[in-house]
Amino acid sequence: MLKVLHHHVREGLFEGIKRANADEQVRAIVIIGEGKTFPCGADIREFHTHASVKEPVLTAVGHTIENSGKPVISAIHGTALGGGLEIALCCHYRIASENARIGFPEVLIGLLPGAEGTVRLPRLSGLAFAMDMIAFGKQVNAKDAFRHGILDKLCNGNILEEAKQFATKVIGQPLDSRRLSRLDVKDAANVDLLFEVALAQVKRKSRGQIAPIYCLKSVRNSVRMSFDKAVEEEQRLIMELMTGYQSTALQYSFFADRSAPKWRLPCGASVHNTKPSRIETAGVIGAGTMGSGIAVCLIRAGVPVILVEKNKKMLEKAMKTISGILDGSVKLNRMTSEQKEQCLAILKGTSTLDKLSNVDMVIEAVYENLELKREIFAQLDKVCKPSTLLCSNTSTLDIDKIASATNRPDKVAGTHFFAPAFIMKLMENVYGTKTSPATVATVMEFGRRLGKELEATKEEIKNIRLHLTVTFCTIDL
Ligand SMILES: CC(C)(COP(=O)(O)OP(=O)(O)OC[C@H]1O[C@@H](n2cnc3c(N)ncnc32)[C@H](O)[C@@H]1OP(=O)(O)O)[C@@H](O)C(=O)NCCC(=O)NCCSC(=O)CC(=O)CCCCCCCCCCCCC(=O)O
Ligand SMILES: NC(=O)C1=CN([C@@H]2O[C@H](COP(=O)(O)OP(=O)(O)OC[C@H]3O[C@@H](n4cnc5c(N)ncnc54)[C@H](O)[C@@H]3O)[C@@H](O)[C@H]2O)C=CC1
Repeated sequence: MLKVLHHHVREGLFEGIKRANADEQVRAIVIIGEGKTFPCGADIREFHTHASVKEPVLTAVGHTIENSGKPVISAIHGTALGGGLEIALCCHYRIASENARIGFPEVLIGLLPGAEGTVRLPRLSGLAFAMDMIAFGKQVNAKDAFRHGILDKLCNGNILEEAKQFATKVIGQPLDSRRLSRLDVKDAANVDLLFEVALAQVKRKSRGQIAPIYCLKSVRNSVRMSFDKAVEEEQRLIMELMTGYQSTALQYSFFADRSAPKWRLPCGASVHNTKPSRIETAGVIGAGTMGSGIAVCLIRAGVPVILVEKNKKMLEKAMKTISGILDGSVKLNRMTSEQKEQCLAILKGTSTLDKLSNVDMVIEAVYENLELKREIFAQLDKVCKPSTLLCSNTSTLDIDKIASATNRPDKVAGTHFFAPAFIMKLMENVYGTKTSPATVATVMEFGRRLGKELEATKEEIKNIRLHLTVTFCTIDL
């Protein structure tokens, strides 16, 4: 089972260290995760609940560990991430299995390692490595961590036995030099240069995101300020991030990303018992903001698209826009010029729906008008082959009302992309009362193929969902 630092785990650790310190028989303390891994961080589900701030908080646990008069050794196997690694950094020694991994993935959920991680790691690994790990959320393997001084020993046998042996060797050794809060930061003289280089990288790779910049600032503070002051500032920065829309959206996305592949409908159909059909070709109707963006997503994934737009000028404009978006990708080295040409070669523009007779799926993105959409779906029902899935990008309209304009409501679903569709990762797939499990399976699989983070939503709760997902629209990735 995955181990996270719920309140009761923090409490257990805190009480355990206190008990061990009070017990005369105990001469050294080993912290090890039961089962497959060391903790992989704070419990993200606990954030914004009382449990996240209930004592002992993670920093209090860390202080008890670091201030222990007996050597505390963390024995890491599996992954030590986030708050798990912060606990390890409070220990006097760290040993790890050769195949263990460590990291600070907080930035990926819009946060920073806010239990003193940004202030402790640079004291051990040096600034450059710490900036890289913290601002990019990179995980490193045990060998790399050992090379950078984060680990004291690599183990290839039974980690607990090796930890006990290690402990016997360090009993009685002075602990002050092992307490990171008492040490200086390595390569501190280069702080400004390292900060500027890392900041330029962050701005390029994580455009528009606040957390990576805060991560760097907090690591820089570890040099510019005393330990205590830097920690205080770290707290201020994490609270700002924690209450901001970016971290809310990224945390939502973290769970959506994991739950979507496990989708299950109330009727019992699920990803495990429903086979998706393969979408080889698609039609997109409406070449406005969304239709153009959706077409880009599809052709980038190698799906040939017929783009239907009734207004010829709009169609011409959309073709230029699409080409420009792909040029942008070439400039950013995300695709080659040849790949761009391949994408454009599988995009055809037209003004009439009858060209869609043979496509496997249609995504409609015309104005948000129920009558217009119903009219289009009724026509599509006549024009398209019986197996074609008919999907709408509607933000607010009832899928059932759109589906009832056709004789195939089982093959109608909402495929709700977010603007700009070629950047935003979220895709909300909405199923109506009559949408078949096979249709849900196919649109979910299709979204996965486009590289989207998916959400399968029932029509009735779509509007509530929208309230939750609206934050995604404002992230500039
Ligand atoms: C660990 C992984 C690498 C494992 O990967 P894998 O094996 O592929 O499994 P998954 O499918 O990813 O996960 C399995 C299962 O576990 C769930 N899960 C994973 N990690 C977490 C987690 N950290 N918390 C909760 N749940 C988790 C996952 O969702 C799956 O379950 P399912 O969804 O039911 O299927 C991989 O999972 C991974 O990389 N995990 C992320 C690890 C991570 O991000 N760790 C960092 C967490 S943040 C952290 O540690 C914080 C800190 O550094 C310190 C913060 C200080 C605290 C500040 C106090 C907060 C105060 C809040 C006040 C708010 C103010 C107000 O508004 O009131
Ligand atoms: N703009 C946004 O941020 C988002 C919009 N949506 C939804 O996506 C849909 C499209 O929105 P936008 O792209 O913003 O609209 P838009 O106004 O930019 O584009 C709509 C296009 O549809 C074309 N069109 C209208 N009737 C047509 C027909 N019968 N046949 C072919 N083309 C036709 C119009 O000429 C226009 O080019 C709407 O349902 C909207 O609610 C969903 C998510 C975000």
